[in-house]
Amino acid sequence: MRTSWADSVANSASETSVSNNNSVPRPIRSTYVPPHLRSSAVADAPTPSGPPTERASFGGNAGGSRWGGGSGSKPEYGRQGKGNGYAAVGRDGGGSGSGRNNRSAGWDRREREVNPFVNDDRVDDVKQGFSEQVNPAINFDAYEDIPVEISGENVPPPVNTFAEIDLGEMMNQNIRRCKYLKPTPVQRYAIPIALAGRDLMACAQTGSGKTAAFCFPIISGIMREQYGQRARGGRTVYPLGLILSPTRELSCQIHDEAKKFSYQTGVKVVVAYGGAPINQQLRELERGVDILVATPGRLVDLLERARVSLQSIRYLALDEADRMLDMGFEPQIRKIVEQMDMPNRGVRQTMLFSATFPREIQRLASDFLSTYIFLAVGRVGSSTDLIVQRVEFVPESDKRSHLMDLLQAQRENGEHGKQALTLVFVETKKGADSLEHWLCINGFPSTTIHGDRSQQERELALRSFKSGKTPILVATDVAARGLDIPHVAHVVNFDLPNDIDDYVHRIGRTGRAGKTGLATAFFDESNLSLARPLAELMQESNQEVPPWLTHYASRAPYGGNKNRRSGGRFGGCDFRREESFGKNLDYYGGGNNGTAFGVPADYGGGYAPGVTSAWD
Ligand SMILES: Nc1ncnc2c1ncn2[C@@H]1O[C@H](COP(=O)(O)OP(=O)(O)OP(=O)(O)O)[C@@H](O)[C@H]1O
Repeated sequence: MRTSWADSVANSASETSVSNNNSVPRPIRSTYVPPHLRSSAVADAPTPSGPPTERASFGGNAGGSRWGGGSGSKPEYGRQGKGNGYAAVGRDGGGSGSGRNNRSAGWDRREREVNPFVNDDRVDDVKQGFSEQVNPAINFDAYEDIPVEISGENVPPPVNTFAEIDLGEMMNQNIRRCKYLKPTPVQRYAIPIALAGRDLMACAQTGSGKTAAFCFPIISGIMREQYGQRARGGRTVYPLGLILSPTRELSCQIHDEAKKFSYQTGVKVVVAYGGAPINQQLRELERGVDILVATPGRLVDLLERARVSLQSIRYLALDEADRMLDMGFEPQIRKIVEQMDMPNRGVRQTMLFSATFPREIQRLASDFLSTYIFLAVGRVGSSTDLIVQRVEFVPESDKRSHLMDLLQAQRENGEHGKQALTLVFVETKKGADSLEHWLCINGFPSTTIHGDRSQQERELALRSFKSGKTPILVATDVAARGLDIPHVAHVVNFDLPNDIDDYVHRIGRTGRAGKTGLATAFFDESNLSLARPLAELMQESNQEVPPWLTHYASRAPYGGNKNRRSGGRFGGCDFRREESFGKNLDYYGGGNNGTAFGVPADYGGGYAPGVTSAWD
């Protein structure tokens, strides 16, 4: 049985002191408490107890060495340097401790580290009078029956609790601070896979906790592994982990989350994104970086200025990976991953995450992966059942008055006549400004976010929306992916997107972390090509499909990205399986080659190859 890291430390501490009796005297690491941890952090820690653990079953390097300094030692995160007597976990190989990228800075950093939980948006939410408690526990019942499909070789088994995952006491404390009681289904499967050092392509529904699923293993890996000499030179920095995301706001959000998960671990997370002053970001990078969260454009800029080198990268994660490999971003991603100094696939560990993963994109993505595991929690490209979806036929000329009716009704039904947070998606930046203006003059406080606004304006708009000051946010697709805004009750697709996957991401801004949400779409003649995929998606998510939509769907040519969904059914989804069968499925086709299997999310037992897919 696996137990937590805290347990193993307690036991290994006594083992260490015993073994030291017979050997060259060494400092008893487990008794050392760094000065800044002598008060609260350590005092808060639960008393370690229980038997020593064997963590090697899915942990990359076996045994305690990953924690820096041999089996049974207390993790010496980020410590190194001359004369301190501790094993060097730092990547600078025992240098003086003053340089950048220097894990010794980790200890100092922790003294200065701002507590990310103090400025948590969710605390502000409570101040703003939103009724729910801080980060309410996820509704796990909503995920109990979710189908899970995994393909690949030697898949590590899933876990049921965070304690089984053994992320280290510091991270465990942070998980508790986040109020995560147990892992979500994607976390249960993905974290053990990633901790085993495996490459991963993971698909799980919007709002199901993918961020933690890739952040935890990266942070934990950096804490555990003994990276040798990390390159250094001039003003260039050499991060160990790189997380790429398609938008500035999403990068900031991932950065905020990662800072919480890595709080007091000595692992330093820095964000770099366009539209913000680069000098400030350079200064932050110079203070040291272990994990860099970035948008591709700004990262290319930093690489070209030789201010960042990727040659030490051990972990690469692409969030919204299908978007990142779509036409818009693919050249930049290829440049970053293939044409700069990043270690090759197989040398680095690569993880790709999204809620949608079209087959064509999977094929492209496989260029970046080495003998990877494919994981699908829920059906690939499907929306969560937690979102009630409504489609209404609204001609262009009636859209504004129809929206106003909806908002008015919502306000009347809201608590104390309060407007629930509503995200309205439109097609164009101009359209966004014009609708926002119209809403404001009609008594609906609104703001807008789109690519023509300055970064400062975008950030202000988001804050104003989150706080409820302007409870309506009119947005283009820039807000469609990844943004985790608590309390968004309603998503309105004022203009529907052309691609059904974009629709899935847009409506996924509500109904997150087990909570329910509402999504309304205005459909008109110009959306005919979306009729079929939309009707299928709704049906598949147990939504009521209006007869007129079924009618349009039966007449319409297949659209909404025909490369993705023309096969006409949801099903198994690893493109390798389809190809090994020689099937020409343009959709998320089924198939089972004996290495893939599907299981319900609460499945906790052993794995057997050849178990039939949950979809077949
Ligand atoms: N184990 C957990 N317990 C409780 N809440 C969790 C847990 N894991 C994540 N969450 C919360 O769930 C919410 C959604 O998580 P996250 O933003 O990572 O979703 P996602 O799957 O990346 O969504 P998207 O596909 O839209 O990017 C966040 O508020 C996060 O804090």
